[in-house]
Amino acid sequence: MSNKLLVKNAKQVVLICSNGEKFLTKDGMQKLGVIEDSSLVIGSDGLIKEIGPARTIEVQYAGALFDEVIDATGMCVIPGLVDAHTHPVWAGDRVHEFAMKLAGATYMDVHLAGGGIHFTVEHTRAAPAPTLLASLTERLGRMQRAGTTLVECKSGYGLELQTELKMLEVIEAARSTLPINISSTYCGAHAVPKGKTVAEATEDILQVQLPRLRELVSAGVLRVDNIDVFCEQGVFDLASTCSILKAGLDMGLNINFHGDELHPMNSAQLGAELGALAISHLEEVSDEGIAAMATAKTAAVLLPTTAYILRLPQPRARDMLQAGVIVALGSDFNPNAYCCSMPMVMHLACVNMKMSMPEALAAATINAAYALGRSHTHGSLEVKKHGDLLVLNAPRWEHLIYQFGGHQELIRHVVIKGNVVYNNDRTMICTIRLLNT
Ligand SMILES: N=CN[C@@H](CCC(=O)O)C(=O)O
Ligand SMILES: [Zn+2]
Repeated sequence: MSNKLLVKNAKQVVLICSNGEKFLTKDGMQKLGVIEDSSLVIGSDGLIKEIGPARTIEVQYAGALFDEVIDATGMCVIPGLVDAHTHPVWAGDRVHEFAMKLAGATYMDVHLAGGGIHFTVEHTRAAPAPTLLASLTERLGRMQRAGTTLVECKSGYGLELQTELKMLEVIEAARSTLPINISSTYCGAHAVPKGKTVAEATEDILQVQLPRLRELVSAGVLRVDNIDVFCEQGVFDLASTCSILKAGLDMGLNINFHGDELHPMNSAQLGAELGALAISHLEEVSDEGIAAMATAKTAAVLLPTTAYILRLPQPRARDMLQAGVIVALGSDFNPNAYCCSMPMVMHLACVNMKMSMPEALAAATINAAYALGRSHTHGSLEVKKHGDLLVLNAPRWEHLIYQFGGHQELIRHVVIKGNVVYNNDRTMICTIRLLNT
């Protein structure tokens, strides 16, 4: 039987790890597995079949059939990037609020004045599902061209049953039709809807939204992987966050929520206690929170675009890394932080959060996959894992982080389960142009 893909003669293949590690911490993030002058085979099932020295694979697979062959001479191969936190389903941009924030308004000034999430909720409630799917498709395409092959997608701009379900259905439609891996998150507790108290909003989630979600998931109509709450002063307090997360856990969802972003809330301690898989943001996390997350193996999904755009204190990445927390990265794509590029996120993590380039890549691959409960299948290049990878037109993989905003030129191919889903072969484009002139 024919194999799907041979990527041959790569200058570097970045494995990330090679012993089935589910995450990396501390020194493990500094020294990534990299092999030189190597090739990689993806079998007909879309899984990695072989990785090794180019010459050995050439001999071993002499005469074998491949649907496609990529000559990666002089180039690098890395795992597909994993974006562990996005809000990609919405209508109505907020470019006007960007101007307000540049003029000095804070995130909460805008939110409490009825803008921010509330503005997006109004537009998303009014938008038909096909319109939302069309914009989601365009956004996921952008992410994929920037190297993302697995992405977490949240609901959370409905804040009532009907629109939350509409968003989750749109995510489900994308998941079953588009060539990108999706982890789906119910985030009905993203804000307290206008006209409701926190207690009323919590009651609606517990008594109306989650029971219906449970029915649809049990009937196999919807797939939902994670439950999220925005645990913040003026949004959901610790007690309501706790009850919503527990209800989600009871339904079999992974806990993965927004915590300690603008104020210290003890979200990290709560997440650790509940066995959360991940907590995002953590700009205001305490020392105790960091220690609790390290012990509980709760991943910290750090979002460098948020602190950058809102001019917040940076998350304490170095303290978390030193304490042995599983640090992951996400783009936080949303109408407040319009960034689809994990290479730019890694660059910001290095410059602003003082992470090293190997730490940033581990955080955007194996550790981000761990935060989504997918690190047994994604996040590293190892035999039997999914054949999701990027071919970079650069002699060393670090160029993807170093060349800020240069990913459009550097990413030559994006491969998902052995299928080339994006091909940016400029030599080919030039040849075609020449032929047409
Ligand atoms: N902080 C809460 N949620 C988003 C922002 C969503 C929005 O402003 O629309 C975040 O992760 O940054
Ligand atoms: Zn978010």
